[in-house]
Amino acid sequence: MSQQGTANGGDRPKVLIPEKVSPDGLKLLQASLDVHERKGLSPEELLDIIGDYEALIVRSETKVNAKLLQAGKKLRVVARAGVGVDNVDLETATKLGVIVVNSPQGNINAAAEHTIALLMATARNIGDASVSIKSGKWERSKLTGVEVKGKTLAIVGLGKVGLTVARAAGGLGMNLIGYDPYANVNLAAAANVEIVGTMDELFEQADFLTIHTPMIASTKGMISTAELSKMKKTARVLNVARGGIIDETALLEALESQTIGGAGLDVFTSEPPQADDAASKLIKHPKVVATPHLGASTVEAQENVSIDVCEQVLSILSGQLPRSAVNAPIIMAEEYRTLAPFVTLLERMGTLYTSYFGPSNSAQRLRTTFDLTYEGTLASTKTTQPLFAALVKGLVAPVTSQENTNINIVNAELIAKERGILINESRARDRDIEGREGYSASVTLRARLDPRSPSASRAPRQDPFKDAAGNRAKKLEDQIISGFVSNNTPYISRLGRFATSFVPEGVLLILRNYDEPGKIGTVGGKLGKAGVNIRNMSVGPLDEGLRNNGNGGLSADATANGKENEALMILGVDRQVDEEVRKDLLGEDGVLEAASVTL
Ligand SMILES: NC(=O)c1ccc[n+]([C@@H]2O[C@H](COP(=O)([O-])OP(=O)(O)OC[C@H]3O[C@@H](n4cnc5c(N)ncnc54)[C@H](O)[C@@H]3O)[C@@H](O)[C@H]2O)c1
Ligand SMILES: O=C(O)[C@H](O)COP(=O)(O)O
Repeated sequence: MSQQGTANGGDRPKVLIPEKVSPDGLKLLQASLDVHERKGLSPEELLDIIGDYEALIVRSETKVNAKLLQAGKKLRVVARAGVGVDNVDLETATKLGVIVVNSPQGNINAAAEHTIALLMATARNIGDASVSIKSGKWERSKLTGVEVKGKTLAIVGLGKVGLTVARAAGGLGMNLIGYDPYANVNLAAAANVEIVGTMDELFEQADFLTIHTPMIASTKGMISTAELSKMKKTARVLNVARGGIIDETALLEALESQTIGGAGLDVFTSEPPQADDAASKLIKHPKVVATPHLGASTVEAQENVSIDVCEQVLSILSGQLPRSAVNAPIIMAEEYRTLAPFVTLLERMGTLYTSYFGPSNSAQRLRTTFDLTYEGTLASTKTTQPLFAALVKGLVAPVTSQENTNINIVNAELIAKERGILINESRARDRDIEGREGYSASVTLRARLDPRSPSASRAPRQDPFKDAAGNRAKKLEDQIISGFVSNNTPYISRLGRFATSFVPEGVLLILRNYDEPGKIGTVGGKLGKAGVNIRNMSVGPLDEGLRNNGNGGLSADATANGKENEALMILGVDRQVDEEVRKDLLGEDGVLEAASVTL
């Protein structure tokens, strides 16, 4: 079914699965991706091959650390076929723009049922009894247990697993108390869990105590000697969450000193435990029932999580958004579909800005402040992260040397910050553009003086940066681009001081010239002579709004030369225009600027 090494599909994206993941999900991938199942790789071997893969699917065994993520030059997604992502370095993944997804629901029931299994096993000495009878003994009185009915189960962490355990334990007739500072009190009440005010109340009342929190800084070692010493001598503790939430050395001591009565453990600080560590001693302890991290290991749970994460891998690799990204905002598929053409528009606007208005020196350019205004129906969109990310991606693309810069909703904010780009998003709800010019939403990008720069307190000044043509500074206040989408196609409706309407794609030659007869013919002739084919053309007169300005919106050149009008000429051409041709065009009387941009 899966490849063991080389791809059979040419350029198809590759997915690496170094752990046992159910084939139900993997089948979904095989139609469009190269699926490589490579179990038993050492960390070094994994590091060696990860560079070939676009996606990595893991369970809890693979340590997806910074080194591995950095070596995964093509990686776009790390999928955790399960809930806990404590084996993934989320900070580094975010920085690198690698989306991390998990399956937050798929194995909840399995984990809760396993907790109940350990609850019953510790109550009735099932582990010991099984070992005893297998060794030929018939020990009965020594293995007498306790019933759970009428006993108090204390639950730390009233999330998905915790509350599922509560409902099942309620069915066994247990009294339920719980502690979770962020609990949904209505859900807890519906599961008959009485929320107590302090953890101490839990420790004092518990006959059984079960942990269902994530492993985070605040929960690491949260149950240690002091907490265990507050418990009844007969109390049993269960951990099906993560090793280390209960301090293993403290637990071992508490069992040995008979401070508590027993433990049921599915998870350990180090998995598998090392020979001499506390976990190994706990596993061997007669009062402990232990399983090797089996909470999610049911056929059903493995099918669920596999299908869940494989669907998300497919979404991400095809440019869609996942439903359970751990390090990205959740965006509904429907909402994303509506935004998709604007995502293209914003990316092109960003690239157009940098290529057309930006200075040749990228280091200078990257401290720019922008106002980004969503207008018309776009102003009511709550989710603008994809648009923001697309703009950052577009702005950075022409000046980045890293081919693999992966900018998306995961890391756009971080990258913008790193590059000194400040984008203030706003909504112009009052600007009703419905029915105007056949579109209902538009967006405007406007550069403005960086409030962080010392000169920001002074009056608007001439932007010091040269334009793309390298021959004339464009005023900062003129650096405006507006766009809209019509029939799913992005259009630019304003570029600088000019109103226009062109599709921002391919190679564009943008000329600014005095608006006089004969210009189009001259430019066409020169390009034809240079073997450049013109595919489409649009002209852009001065924006109407500027007409009422003192100088009628004209540039300093036009005013100085007594001209009455100027315009943009935007030519879609079939190839890059040589510098020589561009200079030739600039030499033409009345052509003030000639810039070539590739979108
Ligand atoms: N053993 C397994 O195979 C297995 C399977 C599934 C889940 N898990 C683990 O189970 C745990 C719970 O998973 P979940 O899906 O229920 O997560 P969840 O996010 O739905 O619930 C976790 C709950 O813990 C609470 N919490 C956080 N810090 C707390 C604190 N200091 N004190 C008390 N409560 C706190 C949160 O408010 C939340 O309600 C995770 O660690 C997960 O990795 C293990
Ligand atoms: O966090 C989880 O989903 C569970 O701990 C399951 O881990 P596993 O996939 O390694 O069994």
